[in-house]
Amino acid sequence: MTQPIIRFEGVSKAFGTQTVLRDFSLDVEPGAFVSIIGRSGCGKTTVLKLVNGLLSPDTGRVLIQGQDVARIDPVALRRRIGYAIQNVGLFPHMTVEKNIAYVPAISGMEEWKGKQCREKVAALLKQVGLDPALAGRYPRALSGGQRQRVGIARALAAGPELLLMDEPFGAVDEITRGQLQDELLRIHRESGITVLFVTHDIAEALKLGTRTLVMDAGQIQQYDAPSRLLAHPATSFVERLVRRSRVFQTRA
Ligand SMILES: Nc1ncnc2c1ncn2[C@@H]1O[C@H](COP(=O)(O)OP(=O)(O)OP(=O)(O)O)[C@@H](O)[C@H]1O
Repeated sequence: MTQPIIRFEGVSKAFGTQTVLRDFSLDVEPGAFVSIIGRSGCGKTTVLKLVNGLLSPDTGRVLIQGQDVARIDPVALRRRIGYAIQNVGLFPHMTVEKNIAYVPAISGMEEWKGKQCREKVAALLKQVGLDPALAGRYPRALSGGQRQRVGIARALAAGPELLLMDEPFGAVDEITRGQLQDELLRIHRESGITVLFVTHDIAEALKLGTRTLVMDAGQIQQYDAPSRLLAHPATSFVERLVRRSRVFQTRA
């Protein structure tokens, strides 16, 4: 494999007396779409937060393109990594435009000033399937699905290499969820960005991932193409998980 874009090297992480990750190692190849699934509390969000530096490992290292996350300047890290979470976390007192332009603005990106900023926001809104006319609205005047799309646009704004998504579609109805999934697949195909996507939904994990990471109790049960998960579950845990899925269409 070419140099992994993300590498976990023997990472352990505990909160107090609770060990969440134990000697966790993982390589993610550039351009992969990794769907991460496992029981509540198994450490999925912890994995994402170790990548974007919101948490630090107790032992081991997390590398992005060979660089230790602990040594990357936090502002640069924020530019390189988009983060989208359930319920979005948009700033309520800022318009859609200001929300989307937030990371580029705090990073002082020159091309995000004045008219150019408006053009960039309009292009991003179109990319996530929204009407650019929404740029002047406040989050409270958007539907849940629209807010979710704005959250994705914001995560993509600074042109990151990596997109971390933590159950981003958990709070929307089935139809909107299907549309958001399809748009995300298109964005992934067109941009070649690497995505780590946490979900509780095995059908979603199999539909979206080029690779699926199944975790249990802070350890990797299987890290494989979805079709291999279905055909060759590595553990009884994975077998039970995929047996529950009635969807047999996978991406890879
Ligand atoms: N800051 C923290 N302080 C103490 N415990 C924490 C902290 N963050 C996470 N934990 C604990 O670590 C464990 C793993 O949390 P994490 O959020 O990674 O799980 P998860 O797999 O994403 O769960 P869910 O699917 O419910 O979102 C949980 O038991 C959680 O309570």
